[in-house]
Amino acid sequence: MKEISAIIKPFKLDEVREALAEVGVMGLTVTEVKGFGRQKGHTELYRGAEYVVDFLPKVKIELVIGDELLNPAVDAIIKAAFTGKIGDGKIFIKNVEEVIRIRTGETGNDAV
Ligand SMILES: Nc1ncnc2c1ncn2[C@@H]1O[C@H](COP(=O)(O)OP(=O)(O)OP(=O)(O)O)[C@@H](O)[C@H]1O
Repeated sequence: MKEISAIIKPFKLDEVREALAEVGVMGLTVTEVKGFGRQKGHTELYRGAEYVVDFLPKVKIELVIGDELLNPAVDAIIKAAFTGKIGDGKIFIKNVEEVIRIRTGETGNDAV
């Protein structure tokens, strides 16, 4: 199993969630975060305003999936979150050792 952690522009959240649901992702976690990338010190547009601040509002999406869903999920995120402007975000991928559904005790791929 893999964990995808994607930092995206907040206004892209609905589009990304829909794209992930379409490829079969059954659950995810969303957190409002702040961060910076290479554009630090440069301006970035957020809700029509130009920011020269160090930290910009972003949304972090975390999802754990079976290996077979990794490529479709990554492709869906890239397609839905892309604007072509700086600050579109980044995707991090990690291996996950175990998943347990608390209600049923199911583990592994059955639990994601
Ligand atoms: N190496 C990193 N580690 C952790 N978080 C990061 C890293 N790089 C970027 N982020 C997070 O992702 C957000 C978006 O990154 P961003 O798209 O600005 O990256 P970038 O490398 O500057 O790419 P671009 O040139 O497209 O702007 C940042 O605000 C930050 O929250």
